Amino acid sequence: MGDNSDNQGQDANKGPTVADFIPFAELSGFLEKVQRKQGNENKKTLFKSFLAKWREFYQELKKDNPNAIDSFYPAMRLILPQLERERMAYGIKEHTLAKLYIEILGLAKESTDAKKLLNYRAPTAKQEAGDFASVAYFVLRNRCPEKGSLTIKEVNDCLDAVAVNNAAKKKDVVKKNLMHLLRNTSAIEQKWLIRMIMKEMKIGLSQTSVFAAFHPDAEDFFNVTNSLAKVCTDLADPKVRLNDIAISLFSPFSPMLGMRANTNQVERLMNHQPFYIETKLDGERIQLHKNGDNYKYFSRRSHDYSSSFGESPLSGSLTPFISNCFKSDVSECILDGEMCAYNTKTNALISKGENFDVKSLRDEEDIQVCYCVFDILMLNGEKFANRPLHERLNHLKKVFNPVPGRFQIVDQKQASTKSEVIDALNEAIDLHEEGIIIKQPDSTYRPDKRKGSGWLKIKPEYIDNLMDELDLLIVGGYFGKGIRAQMISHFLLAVAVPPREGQHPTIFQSFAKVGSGYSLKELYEYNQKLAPHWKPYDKDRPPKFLQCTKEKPELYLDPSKSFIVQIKAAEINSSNTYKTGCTLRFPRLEKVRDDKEWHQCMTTDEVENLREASEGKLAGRHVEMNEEDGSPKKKRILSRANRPVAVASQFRGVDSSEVQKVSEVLADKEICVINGPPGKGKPELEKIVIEMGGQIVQNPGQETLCVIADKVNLRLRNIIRSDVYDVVKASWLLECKESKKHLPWLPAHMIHTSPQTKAKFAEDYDKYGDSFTKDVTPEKLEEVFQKVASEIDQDISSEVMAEIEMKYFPQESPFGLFRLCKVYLDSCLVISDQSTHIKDCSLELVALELRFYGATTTEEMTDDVTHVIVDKRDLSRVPEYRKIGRTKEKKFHVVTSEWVSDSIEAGRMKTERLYEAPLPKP
Ligand SMILES: Nc1ncnc2c1ncn2[C@@H]1O[C@H](COP(=O)(O)OP(=O)(O)OP(=O)(O)O)[C@@H](O)[C@H]1O
Ligand SMILES: [Mg+2]
Ligand SMILES: [Mg+2]
Repeated sequence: MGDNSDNQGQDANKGPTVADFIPFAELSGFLEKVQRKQGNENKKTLFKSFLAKWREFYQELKKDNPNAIDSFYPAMRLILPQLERERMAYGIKEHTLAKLYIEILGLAKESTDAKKLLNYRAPTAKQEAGDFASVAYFVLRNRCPEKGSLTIKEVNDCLDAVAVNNAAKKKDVVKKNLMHLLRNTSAIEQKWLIRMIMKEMKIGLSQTSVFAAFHPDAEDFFNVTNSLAKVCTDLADPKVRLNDIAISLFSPFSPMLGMRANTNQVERLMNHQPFYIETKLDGERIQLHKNGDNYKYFSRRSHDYSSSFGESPLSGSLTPFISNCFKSDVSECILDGEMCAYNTKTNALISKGENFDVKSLRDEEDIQVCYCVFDILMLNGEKFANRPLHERLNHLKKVFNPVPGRFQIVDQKQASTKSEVIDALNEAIDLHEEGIIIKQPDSTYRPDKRKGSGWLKIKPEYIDNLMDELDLLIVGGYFGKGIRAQMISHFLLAVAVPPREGQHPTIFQSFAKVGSGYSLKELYEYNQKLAPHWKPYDKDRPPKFLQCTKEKPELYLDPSKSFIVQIKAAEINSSNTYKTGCTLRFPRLEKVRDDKEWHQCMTTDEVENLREASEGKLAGRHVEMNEEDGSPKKKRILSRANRPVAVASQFRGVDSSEVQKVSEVLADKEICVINGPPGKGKPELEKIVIEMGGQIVQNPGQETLCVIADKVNLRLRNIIRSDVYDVVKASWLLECKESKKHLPWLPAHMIHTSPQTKAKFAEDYDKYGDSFTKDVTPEKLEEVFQKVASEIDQDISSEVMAEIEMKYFPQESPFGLFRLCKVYLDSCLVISDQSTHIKDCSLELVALELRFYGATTTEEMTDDVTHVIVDKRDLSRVPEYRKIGRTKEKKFHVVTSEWVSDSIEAGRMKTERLYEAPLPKP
């Protein structure tokens, strides 16, 4: 391999691989065929036969070399170069290659071929414009060796060298490596090499198809590991399925999880097929591994709790009570289920509530440990992870004889419609349960998988709350003011970018800032815990692990020194202030999750899920609530925004090739035109942009300067809501054209001002658009006054109050405790009829307290009521409230007045579920 000798040869201790022998020409030929073949299936077939040959070759190789290595990886990374993670960037653009070719081939700078290479973007009759690889092919055709001499391994080694030397900034060596590649390959090979380097293959065969042909679990596994190498080695045998690999006796696996969903999504996510509904039990996820008299229990995070629950029939809080329940023919098994607490007095499972730990429960008083099993992964050596759920459940029934209160099997209800789901969810609320789990009968067991796995978790949605608690990591801090001065009073919270399988996350994205939900005493504790670890945050040299956008902390700390907090919030909203692109509205810190480790915090994927599942809330807080099927208004907004747009030609962008550029006023500025004033429609405006040297896009992106519009339509409203782009009136563009200058935006030009531009304006104008430096005209003054007037019109809502409180008085004002609650008190014999008011009702006092601590009380059961408070001595109207609640998609809480007093005492809103009013005893 000539000048590349240091990359050559096999490692002494490794055997030969197939890639050592297969010429790169072979791979190129295959790619050429795939590109030419029409139809995805045909392309796939070609790939399969290439793969089959590779595997055959390996079998042959192994005969002579028992330690030959079987991996398709060297080829896979060249077929799917866009998924390359091991090799660093090449740092090579088309232009670099063009110059290199000109040099190697000794082309005159002015020759047609040299020009072709340098101006590869210009369209010609023969080939696709802008495709450097095919331009290069035509130039090289008659100038290269007929046949290349490199193997796949040699090409990979050489590319490695390019990447390494590029990173080391050794330009000369990079050039030498490239020369070596170019001199020893044919024109066709170079075409493919270029595409590999540019990481764009253009063969019309998707990664999904390649993965599917390679191994049924390849794509999933890649999504978990992000490693083509691992996919190729671990899944080398297409017959060995991933799920079974992960599960074996006495070694814990990450259990399968449910994806968050709402009732509207169920039918679609279950492919309109029947499904099972199970109760979401409120205990702790535990897997049991049994071999004869040896028992092991592992938590969701693979911690070993065998010593608590019992390693043998003679020890622990559970094993002694269940070991004799197994059927006689069962020697080995792995079960999956929820470890719960059971009250022997009431004969019911109890909710783990706020602070409860089954793991340390000893058989005492009326409470005992009860294992509720809902899955089986192995029985007497036979693994079931790849069997459908209904089959697993059949096996489960043959494993043990259930004992109520100790060792139970979770029941399934069969269902197929949304309304059955709603009924089940309402029932769960009545029983004070956390929610329900929906399972697809055909689903296989996917360890550690949430999305698209076939299990859904649905929790009731309450008007004032997001449907779930979020476990977020504290990554930054802010100094306090007032009585919280000297302390870190606010925290920056982050989520993890999902790490490779088996590894801890290393990158975190900022997601929200929290400043309330804790008492001064608790804050003091957090401060003590974190004090030794804070480091000042330097904006110019931010820590690598933490990705921020606008919001930056004053202090930060290493994730491993931090802890997870459980956050409850009202909404999740789009926002470019945080790296996740969204953030929480009204976040409250509920508790520190001592039971979770720093690396077990929520991930960006889960944020995405949550966003999807709670989409409805983005359309506005007080949406109509009729809702068997979601209000029609809301639906339309959402579906339009999400629909891939297939638009009539007049709405598409103008064809830029037909417009002559006349100036450079908007040189290289990217602009998105939505609509224009009458007489100057979208095409005309787009033409103007191009004439002035700008570029048009149909959807605003990162590089977009601004969005131009005249009328606010649905689409524009969505853009405005994202609060990322400046939306500028078309008049600005016309003024620019007129004056032949790139004019600055004035407040009067703006339909919507991005936070960035707002900040800029703030330096020059007051918030009504009056300039600090320029003289005002009569028209301008009128405009300014109109803005002032429209602001005064508005009442301050409790929501705005809450926002102000959260921002400025997070702790100093406990009087905002119930600020977002709209409360109806059960003080009338007939609901909402004040003429039937109960005299001297005990709830009068409660109402005063509620208002004192910020709540709004109402005399009528309106749709926006968040809480109904009842006296536990009079539960007679509870069934009626429940009935009202059942019809609503977003629920209200029906709680006893203890919720109010306990919350005030704790200085935070307590979890309502534990105070939910029971139905009256018949
Ligand atoms: N019938 C059931 N089938 C599957 N999982 C269930 C079932 N009932 C309860 N679960 C529990 O639900 C969990 C998944 O829900 P989720 O991701 O919301 O976790 P969680 O219970 O809120 O966890 P944590 O208590 O740690 O916050 C599972 O890990 C399991 O413990
Ligand atoms: Mg739980
Ligand atoms: Mg949880």
